[in-house]
This record gives sequence, structure tokens and C-alpha cells, in this order.
Amino acid sequence: MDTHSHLTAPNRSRSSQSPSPSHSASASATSSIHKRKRAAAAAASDDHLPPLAPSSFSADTRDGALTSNDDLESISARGADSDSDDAEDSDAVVDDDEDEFDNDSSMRTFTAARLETTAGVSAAGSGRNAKIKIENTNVKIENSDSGKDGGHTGTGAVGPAAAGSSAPGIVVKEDSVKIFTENLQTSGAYSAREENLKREEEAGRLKFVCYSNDGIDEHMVWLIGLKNIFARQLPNMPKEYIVRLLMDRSHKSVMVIRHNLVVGGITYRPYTSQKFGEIAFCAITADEQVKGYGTRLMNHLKQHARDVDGLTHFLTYADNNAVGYFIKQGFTKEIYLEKDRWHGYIKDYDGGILMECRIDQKLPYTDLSTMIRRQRQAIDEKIRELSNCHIVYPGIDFQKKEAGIPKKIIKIEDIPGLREAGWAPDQWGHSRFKTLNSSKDSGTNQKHLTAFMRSLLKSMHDHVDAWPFKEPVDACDVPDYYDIIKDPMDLKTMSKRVESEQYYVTLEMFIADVKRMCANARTYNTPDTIYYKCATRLEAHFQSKVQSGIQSKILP
Ligand SMILES: CC(=O)SCCNC(=O)CCNC(=O)[C@H](O)C(C)(C)COP(=O)(O)OP(=O)(O)OC[C@H]1O[C@@H](n2cnc3c(N)ncnc32)[C@H](O)[C@@H]1OP(=O)(O)O
Repeated sequence: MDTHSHLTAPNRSRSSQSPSPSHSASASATSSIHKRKRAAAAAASDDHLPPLAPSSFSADTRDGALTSNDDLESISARGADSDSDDAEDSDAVVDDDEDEFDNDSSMRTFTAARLETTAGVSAAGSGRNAKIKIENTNVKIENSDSGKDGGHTGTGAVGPAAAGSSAPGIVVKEDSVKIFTENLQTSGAYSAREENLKREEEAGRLKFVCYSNDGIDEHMVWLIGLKNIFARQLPNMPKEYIVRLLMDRSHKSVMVIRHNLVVGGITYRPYTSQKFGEIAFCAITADEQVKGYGTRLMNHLKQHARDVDGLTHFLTYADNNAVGYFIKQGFTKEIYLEKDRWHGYIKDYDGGILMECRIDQKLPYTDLSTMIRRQRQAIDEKIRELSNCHIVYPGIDFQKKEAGIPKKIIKIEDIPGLREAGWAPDQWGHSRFKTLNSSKDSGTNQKHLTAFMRSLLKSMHDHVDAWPFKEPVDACDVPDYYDIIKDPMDLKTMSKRVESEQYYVTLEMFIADVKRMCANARTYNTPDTIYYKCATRLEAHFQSKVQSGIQSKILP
């Protein structure tokens, strides 16, 4: 069996687990930091960790001293038992600590205090080690080679430049043909967000870095910033636990840094021998969520984990309310990774869903937008080869005179592009009227159609319920009518259209106008009004006339 070195935390949950009841500072990493800030020179008792907490964490964790939640609990309990006064004090200290770390000055204070006490590092580490209970659990352990895993050495900027290969296996031809045209949509929302953030990175306003607890001031400040974000965004996760994993040197954190401040990050543990990584925490600060940072962060993480850690998969226990985000990042609830590669390695969470993501070995994760753009280009090029649908013709000059009747009749064959698209003059379209009478010439058809529509119009005009529909609605009488009814119709307008013999080229067009006229009345007026009732009765009358006309073959 491998030697113990990785952290285990049985049955913890971001969403359902209450914070540890004991914030006893002697057990709490954060509080120990704070205490040091308050009294850097104070003598380090057994229950008071000496200064320079981050390094002392690393000393603890590097050798596997902090290995489980049980440790955390035992430390907490021990702190409470052994020094209850101190525990009370510590509760306040933890809260205070949270507040302080949320602003720059507290970070500066922390950093300054840490620098002042550098000499205490090894003592702190060893002193704490001496007190921490080491538990042997029966989980599989990966050899902790922090150098190999990128453990205590910060791995620095992530992304193409850092990884040295932005797109393994993908050859990007910068000089590929310029085949974009104005009417081709160049990117969807995903690509647009990725491209924007990539531009920000190139302009130096945004960066993605990967560090673990390496003792370098700037990195430590960022890690503490990330810890604050996790503490806020994962409120049910014990803060001590967040600190412990974040500062554990076998964990790495990929962080989004903007204007030198942490915007969010992902803390993960690479199990390089098993070629998978476990995402422990993932969060973006509240006011920057849903802007694409989470996606870009995940893409940087995947690229880094593949190119630097040699991983092929990620596993995580996703909070229920974050499952949607993980699905969009390519995670599935089905676990395809062979169980013996991960079982016993990762920490269990209550209330979370185990999800997996396979890391593609070729995808240019930090430059997906370029890949998608080139794929679009290739598809567009192929479409152009096979069709001419990309050619845009000038529009039809469709100037109208009164009642929407066109000024001049446009012959179908004159519509630009129609013939080029494969249309032939014998394809007359879908009108039932035309189809039924395909044996007759179009002039005869139009005469019959006009006569039928005239008779229908007269029948409606003479109907007792036709009076509200004989003229267009007068806006002086009904001021808001045209605010509500955007497509008005009336019998007089229809009559003009019929008499033009140009407008209604099919019976369906005529029927559509009658239906619209009646529907407008029912939209504007309530069912109890005379107008509403007239519309319903007139429409029923019209329908019966059309039906009997068709049945008695009034229609030619
Ligand atoms: C392992 C764990 O740590 S589980 C806990 C995860 N963390 C949290 O729940 C903390 C609170 N939430 C957050 O910090 C962030 O919302 C994150 C990390 C979940 C997502 O980061 P964001 O920057 O908001 O993601 P981003 O803007 O890239 O969104 C990507 C897509 O996921 C969607 N999305 C983001 N958050 C969620 C969510 N909680 N549920 C469902 N969909 C989501 C976005 O709408 C977007 O969809 P689109 O591409 O169709 O437009």
C-alpha cells in the first residue's frame, strides 16, 4: 500500500454540512493567522500556533500531518477542551479575520506580519506537527511528489504561453484563406465571451495563474483572496477546511487575476500517478459571475492539468446548484473512469453529485474560440462549394399604393435569384385555388376568384352584424385603437383589394384578411361587447358561405 499523504475528508458537503461547531482558534488555521497578526511576538504555546501560518500549513500538510476532517475535528475538539477561553476568543477572531481579509489593508497587514516572522517558520511547522494527530485511514494514497505534482513549487501563469503548447495536435494555419463575408455569423455567445476574455489576457488586464502554497508573498496574498471568495461562495463549507486544502501543498489553485486582485479560482488536487485530478473548490466572486470567467477558468485548468500534470480526467463532487455549470463545462454524472483509478483517492461529500470530465488530449482549451471560428470557416467554405445560398440578391421593389395593393405586378420569374435557385415557371406554389384549377389559364382563374370574393364580400356587407366593419376604425373616435391593433382590416379595404384584381392572387389571402378583421375586433373588445359578438357571428356567416361556395362549385 502506498504511503499516506493525501487529504481525506469523509462525508463533507459544501451545501449541507454545517460549519464546524468549533471555531476554536487553536485548531483553526485562519484564526492562527489572525493571532499572529495580533501578537506576532507572542510565545507559541501548544495551542497557539506560532507566526507565519501559510508556511506552517505547508509544513503540516507536506508531510501528511493534516490528513482528514477527523484531524480537523480532533484539533478543534482538542482546542476547545484544552483552552476554552481561547476557544471563545477564537470564535471572535475567526469572524474578525474574515472581515479583515476582505480588504486590501488586511492582506497587507497579514503579509507584513508574515514577513516579520519569517524566522519562526520552521519552528512553527515542527511545533505544530508535534501536536497534530496523524490518522491512518484505509484509503489509497498517491505518492506525494510535490515537485512532480507541481506541489510546493508555484506553477505560475497558465495557458498557452506557460504550458508551451496551446493546441497539441492542432495545426493552426494563420494564413488560411480569408473566407469570411459580412453575412456570416462569426461567433456564438460562447465564443464571443471566450474571445473577449482572451483579448483581456493578451492586453495584460487579466491573467490566469496556478499556484500552491509556495511562500511567495504575492501568491500567498492571492491564495488568501481566493480563500475569502470560497468562504463567501461556499458558505456551508467550514472555513478551516477551505484554508487547509487551499494551503496544502499537494493542492493547486488556478486563479483568475484582474488588476492584481483575485476574481475566482479552482482548487484541485492532481493525482498524477492515477492521471486524474479532484476539484475541491470552484467559485467566482459574486459580482463577476455569469460573465464567462468560470468557463475560461475551467478551460485554463484543463489545459494546465493536461499539459503540466499529465491528467486525463477530472472528478468533483458538484454542489446541486452548480451541476448546470459543470455540465456546461463537459462534466457528466456518469463516471466512465475505471473505478480502481479513483476509488479511495477522493474525498466524499454529502449533498454533492460526483461528476466526471474527460480532458481531451488535443483540444486547444485556451483557444477554443479560434478553433470554433476555423471550423465555421471550413463548413461555410464547403456550403459555398455545394450551393449558392450565400449569394444575396437585391430586394424586390415592392412599393404599395392604397390598401396595400402593389404599384406594379411583379412576375414571379422576375424575382431576383429565384431562377438561379432552381425555380421553374411551372412551379406555381401551394394555393389550393390554383391547384384545383391547374387545367385553366391564370387569367380565367383570377376572374373566377375575383367573382367569388365579390360575392362573399357582398354577403358579408349585407349581413346584419357587418356595420362595425364597413369602414376602417377612425382613430379620432377610438384614440388607442392603432396602439393595440397593429394590423387593421375592414370590408372597404378588402373591397379595394378585390377590385384591384392584383392583390388577392389566392383565396387563402382573402380568407386571411376576413379572419384578421374579426380577430382584431375580439382582441380590442371584451367578449361582452356588441363588437366582439358581431365579429364572431359575421365570421361564422362568412365561413358557411365559403363552405357552401366550395361545395356547390361556385369556385371554378
Ligand atoms: C466543486 C464545487 O466547488 S461545487 C460549487 C461551485 N461553486 C458555487 O456554486 C459557488 C457560486 N457560484 C460560482 O462561483 C459561479 O457561478 C460558478 C463557478 C459556478 C460559475 O462561474 P461563472 O463565472 O458564473 O460561469 P460562466 O459565466 O462561465 O457561465 C458558464 C455557463 O454556466 C452557467 N452557469 C453558471 N453558474 C451556474 C449554476 N450555478 N447553475 C447552472 N448554470 C450555471 C452560465 O449561465 C453559463 O451558461 P451559458 O454558457 O449557457 O451562458
